[in-house]
Amino acid sequence: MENKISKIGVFTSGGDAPGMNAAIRAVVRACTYYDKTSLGIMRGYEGMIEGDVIKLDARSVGNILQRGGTVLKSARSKEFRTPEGRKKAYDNIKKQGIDALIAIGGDGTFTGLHKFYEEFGVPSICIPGTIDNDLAGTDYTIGYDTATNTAVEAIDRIRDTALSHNRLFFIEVMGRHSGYIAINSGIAGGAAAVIIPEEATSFDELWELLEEGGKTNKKSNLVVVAEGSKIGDAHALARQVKERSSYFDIKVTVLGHLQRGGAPTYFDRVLASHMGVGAVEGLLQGKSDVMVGVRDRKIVYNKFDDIMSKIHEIDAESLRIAKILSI
Ligand SMILES: Nc1ncnc2c1ncn2[C@@H]1O[C@H](COP(=O)(O)OP(=O)(O)O)[C@@H](O)[C@H]1O
Ligand SMILES: O=P(O)(O)OC[C@H]1O[C@](O)(COP(=O)(O)O)[C@@H](O)[C@@H]1O
Ligand SMILES: [Mg+2]
Repeated sequence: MENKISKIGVFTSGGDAPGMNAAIRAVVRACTYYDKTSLGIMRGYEGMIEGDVIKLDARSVGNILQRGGTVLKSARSKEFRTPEGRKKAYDNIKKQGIDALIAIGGDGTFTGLHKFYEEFGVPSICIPGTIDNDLAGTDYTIGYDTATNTAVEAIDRIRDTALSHNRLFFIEVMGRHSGYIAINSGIAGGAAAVIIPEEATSFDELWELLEEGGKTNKKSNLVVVAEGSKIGDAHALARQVKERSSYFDIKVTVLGHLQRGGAPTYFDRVLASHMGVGAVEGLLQGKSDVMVGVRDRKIVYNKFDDIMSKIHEIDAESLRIAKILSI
């Protein structure tokens, strides 16, 4: 693979996700394999603006494959949203001799990378790393599998106590605009109902489901609510149910950031490994302004506009299965 690129800068940005370290390792080792230099940019776009860059090589990414978080750290950078901030970042990239970028992050990170590419033409590829699984162009994003497994483990534990006290629990899982974690942890955790932003379940429908459960002698109920719910968060829904009837003994658990931490599952490690190598090979083949993805077990590259014009939809079959099994 011959190409003008010789120094690749890699960074992690936005919400950290388990498996980001495995992706960093894969990028760096693929660079070594193809005889390219790799540099790590610390704290995402913040480090790019401040010139916070470290040397990486095959050995320096040893023993990180199995660790949660990101050794390059992450940030949500306000300054990068401004043209002045991006110009500072470009000047630092030039100073470091970086001639291509690999960003590991979510939709926001890819949007920033696209702007940067349009303004300065630096060849760049995004690796989807976010627990939300909210990017089209890949079946799964890095971190989603681990986060969902963590949510399922938490739901199982809540089920034990819910059943012991005949209680109704509202369990809030992460997903800013996405119901992926909610729908699949709901199916795997046996939820009585799942509330996601993509589907217009009304409060009355939820109420009916809970009442039906009561009539058929359901002793406890678990309702999984995605953070981005359009009919209120877990606390608001619990309040509404309390206002309508004192029949239910209600508790609320917000799982929050514990879903972001922990060792990545085998699935996320393998996905990250494929995508990391795929990103380097994509750059060396001359691809740019694309996101690397894995669809039907094959590496694919999709342009920014193709990805961002689509929503990563939850398949109708998952919604149907969740409903049938919640009887
Ligand atoms: N429209 C934008 N223009 C420039 N930079 C952006 C834009 N949107 C996001 N970014 C940059 O990408 C970073 C990460 O995006 P964010 O939405 O926080 O997380 P994620 O990448 O996980 O979705 C932001 O903090 C910001 O620096
Ligand atoms: O950690 P923060 O900054 O509070 O952000 C929380 C958000 O980050 C996420 O965990 C991941 O979202 P991103 O991938 O867009 O960063 C969301 O599910 C959640 O809404
Ligand atoms: Mg995002």
